[in-house]
Parts: sequence; C-alpha cells; structure tokens
Amino acid sequence: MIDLPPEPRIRTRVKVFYFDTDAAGVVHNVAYLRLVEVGRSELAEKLGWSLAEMGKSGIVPVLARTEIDYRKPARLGEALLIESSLTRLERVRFVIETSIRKEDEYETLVYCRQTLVTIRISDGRPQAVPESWVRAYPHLRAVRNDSKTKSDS
Ligand SMILES: CC(C)(COP(=O)(O)OP(=O)(O)OC[C@H]1O[C@@H](n2cnc3c(N)ncnc32)[C@H](O)[C@@H]1OP(=O)(O)O)[C@@H](O)C(=O)NCCC(=O)NCCSC(=O)c1ccc(O)cc1
Repeated sequence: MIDLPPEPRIRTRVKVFYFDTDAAGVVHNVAYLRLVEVGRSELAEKLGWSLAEMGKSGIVPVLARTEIDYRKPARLGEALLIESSLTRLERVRFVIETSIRKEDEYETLVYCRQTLVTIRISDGRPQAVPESWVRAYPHLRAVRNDSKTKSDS
C-alpha cells in the first residue's frame, strides 16, 4: 500500500521525436494519444496502480471514451509537458484529463478527457473504482443520475 499524493496529478516531460511527427514536422494526431497514454500510465503508477501490479490483481481499467481537442501544433524536437489529472470518480467509472503544452509556454496545445471503467479481466465485468482513491479524494466523487446514458460522460 502506498501513500497517495494530496493531488491526483502528475507532470511528465517528453521530447518530440521523428516517430511522433508527419512530413511537415508537426506531431501527428495519433501520436498525441500515445503521449496521453504515457502521462496516464505515470499517473496510475503514482496512484498505486502500477502496470506490473494491474495484471496480477486481475482488475484493470479500460478506456470507454476519449475526447480530444487539438488546439495548436507541437513540432519535432520540442520539449513538452503532459499534465494528467484524475478529476472524477463514479461507481465503476473514472475520468482522467490531460493537457499537453510546450515546456516553456503556458498555452494548452492539446486537451484530452478520457472515461475509464474498472473491469475484472476474467469476465470483463465492471468493478468498483479503487476504494483507496475514494477515501483519498472524496471531492472527486460524483453520483450520476443518468446511468442509462453513455454519451454524456
Ligand atoms: C467499458 C465496458 C467494460 C463497459 O461494459 P458494459 O457491459 O457496457 O458495462 P455497463 O453497461 O455496466 O457500464 C458500466 C459503466 O460504464 C459506463 N460506460 C460504458 N461504456 C461507456 C462509454 N463508451 N462512455 C462512457 N461511459 C460508458 C456505463 O454508463 C456504466 O456507468 P454507470 O452507469 O455509472 O455504472 C465495455 O463497454 C468494454 O469492454 N468496452 C471495450 C473497452 C476497450 O476495449 N477499450 C480499449 C482498450 S483498453 C486500453 O486501451 C487501455 C486502458 C487502460 C490503460 O491504462 C491502457 C490502455
């Protein structure tokens, strides 16, 4: 059991390499999803859900929804900061928001909001979000009154 940080947030620094870019030297839309995943995985580890432990426990998060806004381009060789935050906890779902910006500028280049569902690997059925998160971050707890609607996550 690890001590959870006061804020469920992490900043990850990355550099834009050739394999992230298209012929114009700008980061490809698909490459941003990989960067979002890098940040989200680092956040999961910080919140006690390491990649190695996930498989062993039999309980894993899966992505149910990704919304992404591409606001400004990032370019080859630039240093980027990926800021990933856990922002909402429901019964079996949770939300991670990610912003990507240049290391030396404050403007957000890309914003992404993802809904994840905690499932049991053996049968794929949804499971409760980690109790330790609910205890550590009660202010993120949200109760939905529209559980039949999947489109407004
Ligand atoms: C997400 C699911 C398990 C949900 O299963 P269902 O049988 O629909 O369960 P339910 O109907 O009970 O839904 C459970 C809850 O999820 C909600 N839900 C389900 N689908 C959605 C979508 N698309 N959006 C928002 N909310 C959703 C639903 O409203 C329920 O919420 P509550 O009412 O608040 O309980 C199922 O739809 C599924 O298996 N989808 C495929 C998931 C998948 O293949 N994702 C991509 C691969 S995972 C991945 O790439 C990855 C994940 C995590 C990492 O760290 C790295 C990589």
